[in-house]
Amino acid sequence: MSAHAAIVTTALTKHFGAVHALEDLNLEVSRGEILGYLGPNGAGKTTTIRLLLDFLRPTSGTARVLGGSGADPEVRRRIGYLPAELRIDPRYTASDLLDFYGRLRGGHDRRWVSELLERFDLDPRRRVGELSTGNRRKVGIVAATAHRPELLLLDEPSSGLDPLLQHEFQALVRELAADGATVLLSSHVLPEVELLAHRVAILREGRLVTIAGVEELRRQARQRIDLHLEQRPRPAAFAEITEVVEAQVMTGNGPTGPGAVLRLVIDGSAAAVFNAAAPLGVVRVVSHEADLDEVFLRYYHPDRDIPAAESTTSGEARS
Ligand SMILES: Nc1ncnc2c1ncn2[C@@H]1O[C@H](COP(=O)(O)OP(=O)(O)OP(=O)(O)O)[C@@H](O)[C@H]1O
Repeated sequence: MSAHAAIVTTALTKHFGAVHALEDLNLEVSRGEILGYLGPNGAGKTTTIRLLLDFLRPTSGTARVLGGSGADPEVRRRIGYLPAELRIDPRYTASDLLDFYGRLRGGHDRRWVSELLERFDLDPRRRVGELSTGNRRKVGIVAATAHRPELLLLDEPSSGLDPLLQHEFQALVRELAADGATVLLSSHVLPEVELLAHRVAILREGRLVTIAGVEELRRQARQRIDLHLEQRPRPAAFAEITEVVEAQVMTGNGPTGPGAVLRLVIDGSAAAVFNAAAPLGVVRVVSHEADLDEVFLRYYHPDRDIPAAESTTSGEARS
């Protein structure tokens, strides 16, 4: 076990009667790391966070946070937690809430709190019960980060935020992590996870199905390429190549005159494709952005055929 880990779980398991919410989770998150925590509804993400905070007791296994237990008030005050649903007495104002947490945490840095309120355009005098969903979420974000926590546990943090504030939230997470905070980011907003996370863990039915760096996952993404060829290819010849998932010849001319555009989806190495294409005269290769969402979703639903994302090809490939 690394002395520098902010989260360490060992065979962490939680059953609710017959429901196996979390099964044998072994997870280690380093200090300063942002871990994207993904999975379909009911996969066990919230259960994990609640176990880390000792809001739930494990059926078996252990969870350690910041070198101690989430049950220890000294450890707890170094953690920031944003629950998926903020349950606050509607008569409270954001200011009341921040005062309350400030007292629990041994004081807040007032300048930092004012900066947060300004960045999230939040009026601290309004009662929580009068706020819109997005504004309540903002109160939750400010409350979770007002003490510059060493560990941030975020459960679907940006749901309900408008794009500008999502951007502000992302900048805040990056800043805190750059200052050494560890972040567990449970989210259904895949592009946000892609943007922020160093590594991504994916849960399915309570089990960890993969944990990998974002770059490593990107390499697992299928490649989508258009080959602009001097001679018209026979798609069947390409479809026979093991790594080719889809092969389609676009009718009409290539960009350089008569010829064709061969559109391919490749899973794995592109070497065999280039060998087969070489005799046809490759005049141009257009490669499309790797679609990481598709990789995530394949882990979510391994048995389901995930439809290819809309192609990013410009009109040039079409006739
Ligand atoms: N207090 C509870 N009592 C009984 N079952 C529970 C309880 N809390 C969670 N569960 C069950 O445990 C499983 C995991 O739930 P959890 O809330 O951790 O999933 P999640 O990954 O956070 O889902 P979502 O993305 O929908 O928020 C689900 O089947 C859920 O119904």
